[in-house]
Order: sequence, then structure tokens, then C-alpha cells
Amino acid sequence: MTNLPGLVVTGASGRMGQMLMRTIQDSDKCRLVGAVERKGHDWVGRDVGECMGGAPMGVIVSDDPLETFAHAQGVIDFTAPAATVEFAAIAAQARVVHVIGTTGMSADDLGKINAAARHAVVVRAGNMSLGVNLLVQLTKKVAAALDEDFDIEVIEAHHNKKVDAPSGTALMLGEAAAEGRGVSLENVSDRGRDGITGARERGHIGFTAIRGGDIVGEHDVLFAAAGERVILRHVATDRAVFARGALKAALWGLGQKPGEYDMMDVLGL
Ligand SMILES: NC(=O)C1=CN([C@@H]2O[C@H](COP(=O)(O)OP(=O)(O)OC[C@H]3O[C@@H](n4cnc5c(N)ncnc54)[C@H](O)[C@@H]3O)[C@@H](O)[C@H]2O)C=CC1
Ligand SMILES: O=C(O)C1=N[C@H](C(=O)O)C[C@H](O)C1
Repeated sequence: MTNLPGLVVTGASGRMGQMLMRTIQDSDKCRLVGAVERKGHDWVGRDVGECMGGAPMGVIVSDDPLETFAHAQGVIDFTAPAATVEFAAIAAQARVVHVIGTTGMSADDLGKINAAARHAVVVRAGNMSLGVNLLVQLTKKVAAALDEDFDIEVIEAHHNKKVDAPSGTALMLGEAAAEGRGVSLENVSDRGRDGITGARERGHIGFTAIRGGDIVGEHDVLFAAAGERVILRHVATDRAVFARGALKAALWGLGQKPGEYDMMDVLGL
């Protein structure tokens, strides 16, 4: 057992943190060697199993990422942009694989993560599920096949605690649609319509975000033309799909050279 790769989960008390720790616990390919939460969090100093309301897991929640990462081969990080940028620098220093699921990052944040990836393996994706990564490829193909008579709209729905919009997945899908069309998303992105917006511009890619209840994550890519519509859809009903993808990414990353990778690399899509 002790020869299995050791993984740390950051944001341990979060929706994804807890799902990740349970998934690692159930895996026979890796083991949980650390759990990190922010300073002042009431889980710090306590056993993670007990914090989650179960039996002790022999892992004490820490607020010291530097010390925790030093005992691991990989870190799985679904937290918040500022925390992820800090963890990227520490993971690079410790030369451990850093799997990043955090969304809502700025261009500046992404630049810092890219710099960290010079020293360690980083696998980053706005969605770690197999289904969404397949949908990204399908979106690129459909966008390449249909001309601008088809208006492209990305519609996403998430739970009422989500803090960023559009979702990381919606942006991946928008990028894929733009790439399929041979344009830059930056130049055609249409976000936040409100009021007298004027008619829709031909060639634009629109984004709509729905927030409510406990929706895990739903994404539609709509191609709407006169007389017909094509709709590509992914519905996640269980966060386990993201956790399984993240574990796969961490284990895959152990065999790679330093650099920034995504789930397409991991899944070979
Ligand atoms: N790429 C993917 O497949 C997926 C990505 N996500 C993304 O993962 C992120 C987290 O999502 P949730 O788990 O729903 O959020 P959450 O709010 O439930 O959990 C975030 C956790 O990070 C912790 N945290 C914040 N700053 C920290 C710091 N400096 N040090 C240690 N811990 C810190 C918080 O205390 C919290 O426990 C979001 O950006 C979300 O969009 C979520 C699901 C799937
Ligand atoms: O915050 C979430 O919950 C999710 N975030 C990711 C995103 O922003 O796309 C992935 C998934 O949809 C759930």
C-alpha cells in the first residue's frame, strides 16, 4: 500500500475537496497523504475522515501547503484562483504534479501557472469529465462543418453557490467553437446581454449562465439557423465524474516531463 503514489487535496472541505478525498480513499492506485485548507478554517488540525462525519482516515488537515506538498507526488486542487496561483508556485518548488480544476482565473493568473509549469507537471482543465472533453471535440467539428448561418450559443447551468460565470466548461466550449470556425473567441464573444442590445451579430458566440439550487453542471452548445437547430448537450449529475478525471490526470502526470497539459492530453482525445 505505501508504495502507491501519495496525493494531497487542497480545499479539503469544499464540494470537490470532499468528493476527491473519498475517490482517492476508494482507489487502489493512489493514497491520500495530505489535505489542505485555508488558515483559520475549523477543519485545520483535525482528521479529515472525522471532519467528513466518518471514521478517521489518518490524515490531519493542514494550513501549510509547503510542508504538505513535500510529502506527496501530486496535488489535486479545486479551490479558488488566488489559492491556485499560490499552490502552483509551491508545487513547482516541490516538483510535484499539480492538477488544477479551479475555474474563473484571469489572464494574469494563467500566466503565473504557465511559469510554474516550467518546473513541474501541471494538468489544468475547466472540466475533468470524459463526457465534456468529448463534447469539446464534437463542438469543434460541428462548428467547422456549419457556417455563420448557424448562430452559436453556449448555455450553462450550475448550483447557486458557484461564484464564476461563464463556467470554465462554457469557456472551453466557446474556444472549441471559435477554433472550429477559425476565429478568435476574444473577437466574437458575446456575454451579459441586457436591455436594448440590438440584433444579434452574425458570427458571434453567445454565453448564458443559469444559477439555481443544486445543479451539478449542465452545458448546451446550440447551433441555431433558420428552420433548424443542432444542440450538443452534457449533463453532469454527480461530482464523481470530475473527481475520477482529476485522479486519472494526477496518475498520468507522474510519468510526464514538466509542462502545462490538459485533459485532452490525459484522455488522448
Ligand atoms: N475542472 C472541473 O472539472 C471542476 C471544477 N470546479 C471548480 O473547482 C473550484 C471549487 O469548486 P467547489 O468545490 O464547488 O467550491 P467550494 O467553495 O465548495 O470549495 C473550495 C474550497 O477551497 C478552499 N480554499 C479557498 N482558498 C483556499 C486556500 N488559500 N487554501 C486552502 N483552501 C482554500 C475553501 O475553503 C473551500 O473549502 C471552482 O473554481 C469550480 O468552478 C468544480 C467542479 C469541477
Ligand atoms: O463550479 C462547479 O460546480 C463546476 N465548475 C466547472 C466549470 O466552471 O465549468 C465544472 C463543472 O461544470 C462544475
